[in-house]
Amino acid sequence: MKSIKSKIVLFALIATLLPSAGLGLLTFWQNEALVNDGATRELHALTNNVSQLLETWLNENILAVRALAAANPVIEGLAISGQTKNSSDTEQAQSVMASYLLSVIGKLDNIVALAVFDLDRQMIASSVTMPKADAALQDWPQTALMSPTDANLPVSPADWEVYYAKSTFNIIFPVLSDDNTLKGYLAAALDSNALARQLRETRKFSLGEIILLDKTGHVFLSSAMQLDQTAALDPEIFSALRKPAAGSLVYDGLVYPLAIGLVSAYEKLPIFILVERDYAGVQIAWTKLRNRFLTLVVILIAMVTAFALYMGHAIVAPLEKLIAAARSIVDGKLDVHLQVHQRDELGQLAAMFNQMTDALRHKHAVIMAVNEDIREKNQLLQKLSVTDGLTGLYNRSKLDAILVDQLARFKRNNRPFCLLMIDIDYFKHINDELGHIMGDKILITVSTVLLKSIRAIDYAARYGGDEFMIVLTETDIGAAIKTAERIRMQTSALCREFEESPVKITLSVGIAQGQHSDMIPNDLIARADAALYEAKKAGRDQVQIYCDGSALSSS
Ligand SMILES: Nc1nc2c(ncn2[C@@H]2O[C@H](COP(=O)(O)OP(=O)(O)OP(=O)(O)O)[C@@H](O)[C@H]2O)c(=O)[nH]1
Repeated sequence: MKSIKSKIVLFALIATLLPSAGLGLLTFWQNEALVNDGATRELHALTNNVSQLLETWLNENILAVRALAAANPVIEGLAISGQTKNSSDTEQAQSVMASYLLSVIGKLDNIVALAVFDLDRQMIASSVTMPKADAALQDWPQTALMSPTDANLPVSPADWEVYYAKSTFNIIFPVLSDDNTLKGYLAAALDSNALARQLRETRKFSLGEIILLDKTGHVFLSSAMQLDQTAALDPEIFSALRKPAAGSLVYDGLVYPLAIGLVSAYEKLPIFILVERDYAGVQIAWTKLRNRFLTLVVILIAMVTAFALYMGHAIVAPLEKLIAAARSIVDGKLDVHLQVHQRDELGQLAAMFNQMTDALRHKHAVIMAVNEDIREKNQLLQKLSVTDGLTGLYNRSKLDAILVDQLARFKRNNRPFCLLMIDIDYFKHINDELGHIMGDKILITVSTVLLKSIRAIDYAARYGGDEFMIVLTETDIGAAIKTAERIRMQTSALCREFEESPVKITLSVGIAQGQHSDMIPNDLIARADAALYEAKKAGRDQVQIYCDGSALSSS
């Protein structure tokens, strides 16, 4: 059986858990989305910053290279190389250009190599002995060479330059004479490490790593030192991140095991800016919030459980007392009283229970008194039903029952018993002489003599009028005669007690012994009566016994 207390606790837990869990889930989902949105916004801002940084850096270098392309040593060197076929002049001019290039390259931190190309796209001067810029020159768009603009930067795609052991950008500018005639080209290989340093500086003030990828998804530059050019983004992830509406995605990152990142294409070059953050870090805020919420829920559940237990106890404890009190009443113990401490319904119930118990106790006392009265009256009735009203001896019907019982016992165990039939001599005369009241007194006195003369196992009864019967159990005829004689003698002595009205009281007694042939009490009574008759006939004041069909004198 589930107790009320456990039901209250269960209800309280459900009532707490359901809304908490529902609100918690809702909040988690919302917060997860908010946290992801916030991270995405930050990543967007970072890509914008990187994009601007990239553009600024490129513009600075483009300006520097453009200035070199307009420098006189370059223009004149190309003019001489183009006009004269004299090899010594050409060599001298190229040597001057090379010296010039060497002199300026020392002042330009971001430039690894400078080279001058003629109109046939043959390199004629270089700051290094084996420049690589010529390779890129072949693929360079003609429009870029002719009219470099902001929208069409004269920059080659970023590339890892084995020769310089660096990743480089190649910038190529047309060299024009004063009259705007194309004389050749000036190429510069930009050291992207300088850009990488700036990326790392930017990284210090942001939460995400900055990675520049080429169009195949390979790492070109990165703010993370541990990433080298062998690293590449998974093609599927790269493809997904490049989709226009992709926004941020969570994926197996290049820098972090699980990263949230987004890709932004740099419009003016075939490179992609990838920014990624540690997703675990992004989730810390969300995890903190979740843990705080769970702690709150646990505290709430503990408090609600404690309160529910208290409530349950407050309800169940009085009920248990009521049950115990009711059980006492069921067991018949009515002296119970409940202490009423509460003013609520349970307090009212306890007070009414006390009232009910008081009423029950009172009624029980009344019933017990009535029962006692009835019991006493029953006892009296029972006594009256078996006794004679005047003498207090057993009456005739009780005598019948006694004789039936004695006959049965005699037939069972063969132990003798005797019946004495006693009659007061000339009682009519006594009545007439002394009056009925005195006659009654004599009847009572004789009864007292009879009772005093017999044992506790014997019975004395008034048979009617002045006739009495005595049943002597476990007694043979001889002992019965002795008892009868003793009774007769004691009664004879009573005349002294009536000195005011002296009267001689004598008794005639007939005795019969129980026999196996006796079927009913009257069989035995008849024999005692016959013996009594003989005692009367023989002169009264004597004892006669019935023996073998005739009465005999006891003497
Ligand atoms: N005082 C009184 N007398 C009673 C009572 N019952 C019967 N009697 C009287 O007892 C008398 C019995 O008389 P009997 O037994 O017939 O005759 P007796 O005078 O005793 O003569 P014997 O028996 O032959 O000696 C009657 O007069 C009855 O009225 C009683 O309860 N009280």
